[in-house]
Amino acid sequence: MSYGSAAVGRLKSGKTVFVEGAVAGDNVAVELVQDKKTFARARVCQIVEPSPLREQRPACQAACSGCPWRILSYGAQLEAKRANVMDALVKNGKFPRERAEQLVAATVPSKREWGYRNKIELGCGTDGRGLLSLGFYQEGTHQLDPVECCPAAVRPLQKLPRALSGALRYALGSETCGLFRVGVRGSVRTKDVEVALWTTPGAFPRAVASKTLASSCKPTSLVRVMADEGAARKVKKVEALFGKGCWEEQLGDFRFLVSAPSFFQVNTAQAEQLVQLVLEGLEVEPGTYVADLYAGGGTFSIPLAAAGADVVAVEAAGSSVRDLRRNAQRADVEVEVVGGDTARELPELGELDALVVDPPRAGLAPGVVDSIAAAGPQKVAYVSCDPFTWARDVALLEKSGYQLHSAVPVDLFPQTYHVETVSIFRRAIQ
Ligand SMILES: C[S@@+](CC[C@H](N)C(=O)[O-])C[C@H]1O[C@@H](n2cnc3c(N)ncnc32)[C@H](O)[C@@H]1O
Repeated sequence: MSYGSAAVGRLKSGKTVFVEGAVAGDNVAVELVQDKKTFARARVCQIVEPSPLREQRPACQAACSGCPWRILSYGAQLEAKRANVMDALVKNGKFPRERAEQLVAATVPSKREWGYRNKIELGCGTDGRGLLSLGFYQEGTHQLDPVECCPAAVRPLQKLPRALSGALRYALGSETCGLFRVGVRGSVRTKDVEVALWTTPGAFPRAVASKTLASSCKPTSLVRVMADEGAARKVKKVEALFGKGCWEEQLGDFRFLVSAPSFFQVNTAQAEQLVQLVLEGLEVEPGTYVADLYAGGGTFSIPLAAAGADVVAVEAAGSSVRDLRRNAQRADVEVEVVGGDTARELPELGELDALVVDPPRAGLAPGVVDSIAAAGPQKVAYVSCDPFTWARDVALLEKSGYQLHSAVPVDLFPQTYHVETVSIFRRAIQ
């Protein structure tokens, strides 16, 4: 399996071909959709001999491209994720394959193969009849696949897309009123369900939308997030329309309050595995000075502080900074929270004993590895959601005096190719 939706095969000529709709071990007849000098892309016309790893999955909407690996057995998904992490280490990190084999552990399986997502994000458009429709965007495109039900989501969210479409059509008529996205978060632990209506700033029928959605979808919180569609992450204002105005989740011993625009790990049970691996890897003791960079709402900062570490957390997004401060207060732990950019703030933190980094897909910004080496932590935990940028950073860290000690892929996203990796580095030069 590639690090993507396609399976990797060979044409009779020997050329590598990325095949949509196939799984590892299939023998398929394909139609080429792109033929380049060194590789081709194709889709399946006929399955000549199905792979023993193929699986019939519960039918969800055939058009949705959100779970491309659902036709592959779960055991094979876990192995393919480990293989992708190792490949990244070999290709981008320039590790000898033997060393990569030794360092990369088996993938930690998800407690749930379906019904695990605590969040879904639905794009908003109009259907052929000009009626408002909610759906998932096909990866990397503006093509919206209509969706009514999502078995990957936690139970309280599974049938919400259909109810939301109906309620929003009723509330907004044939207009979208600037609505471009609907975010929904649900927790089986706290029973909270939050609906976030992402709109452009300006007029919006708040009263009718809140009344309709509150009675048909019964959320514990309904908010409107105002942002420009092209720059959705630049939030202008969040308005509570109904209920609590935030969403809460229980993660380990702590309860996290999460505002609609803030990041939170999408698979709660697996996020607990990430925290466990980071705590075990860093072996903090009371008084250990730890920085948590790209800290979000405090997923790692709070358990580290509860374990006795002196924690400084750096986070760029304003809403997460506010959540983190409140979460630390509610957990009754002290965390020094710095709102700002990691690359700029890290050199100001002084000498560190240990460090956690959990950057977005792009990995560490240029200069961050040099700043890590200057701060000199003995141990570094790197939590990554992209094996290829991670492997690039591993190579940089190894050049800067850190040695990769272990790498554990953790499955937060069953039925997809996405994989999280928790890696632990030790300082090689004292
Ligand atoms: C993958 S999330 C991890 C959050 C947190 N560690 C967790 O597990 O919930 C990455 C976080 O980094 C933040 N971020 C993105 N760019 C940043 C930067 N340059 N400096 C600091 N934080 C940043 C994002 O707002 C987001 O909260």
